Amino acid sequence: MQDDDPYVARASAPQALLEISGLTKAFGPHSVLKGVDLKIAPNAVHAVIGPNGAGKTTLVNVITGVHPPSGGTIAFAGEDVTDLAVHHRARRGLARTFQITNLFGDLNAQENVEVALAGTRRYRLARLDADVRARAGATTARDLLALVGLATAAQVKAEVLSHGDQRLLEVAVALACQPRLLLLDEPSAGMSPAETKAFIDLVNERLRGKVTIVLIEHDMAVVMGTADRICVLAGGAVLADGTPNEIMQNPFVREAYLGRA
Ligand SMILES: Nc1ncnc2c1ncn2[C@@H]1O[C@H](COP(=O)(O)OP(=O)(O)OP(=O)(O)O)[C@@H](O)[C@H]1O
Repeated sequence: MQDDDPYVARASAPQALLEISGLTKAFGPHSVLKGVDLKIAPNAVHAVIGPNGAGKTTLVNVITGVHPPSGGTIAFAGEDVTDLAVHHRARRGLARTFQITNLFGDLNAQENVEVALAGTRRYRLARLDADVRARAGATTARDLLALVGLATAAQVKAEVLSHGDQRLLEVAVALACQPRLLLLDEPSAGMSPAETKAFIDLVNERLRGKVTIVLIEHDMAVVMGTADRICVLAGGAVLADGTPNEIMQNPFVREAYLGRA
């Protein structure tokens, strides 16, 4: 381990919230993830970038349990979750949005969030944990819509919201699950410049410090405008992981990715 590794340098340094070790994933003979090691610190905004087909969405799918890994381990909050089902990981605080919008189109924005809250509350209340019960009751759909900037769209059907507002609604739905880690898969895809700016502000002004974020993103303005750290995935392996400055100056990254972006 290097002395400057922020995860080991100080005795008081926080443990990684998510720690991925030697993660591999093959679809038949097609090896997509080839031994990914990645640590996500609590409260970080950690971007994962890379060329098309690098394996970014597959990584999210394996982290959340949609696909079982072919090898390696995933530890979340110190617990090995490698073999847990999707809903068990979600209950531990892993939530995600999708590359393709995944809302109930004929329900309005508020109803979409209420459906997610109802599921979360039912589970939380069943656990009879006073702390969690209090938190579950504290957040309303309207609070979450206001948080993502959709207060005035509460009664609008999801299917008629603009694409950007649908992505923001997805974030509200994911937040209703009270995640500790939120994985956002290309949230700015299809957003207008104004919507993209609103998304950057949402991350920086209202989400940072409240929830740990893993951001899969192609738009470098969003990445550079929000990320504390950047992981570059290329050909299913981590090419580099560091601060935005380190990544921008890394000659291998520039050659393999940024130079052609
Ligand atoms: N369910 C699957 N079955 C077979 N191959 C798959 C499956 N899912 C992904 N792949 C393959 O894995 C590779 C990586 O895909 P993935 O979607 O993870 O890349 P990505 O980095 O997210 O790309 P993009 O930036 O274009 O979204 C691709 O070659 C893809 O065809």
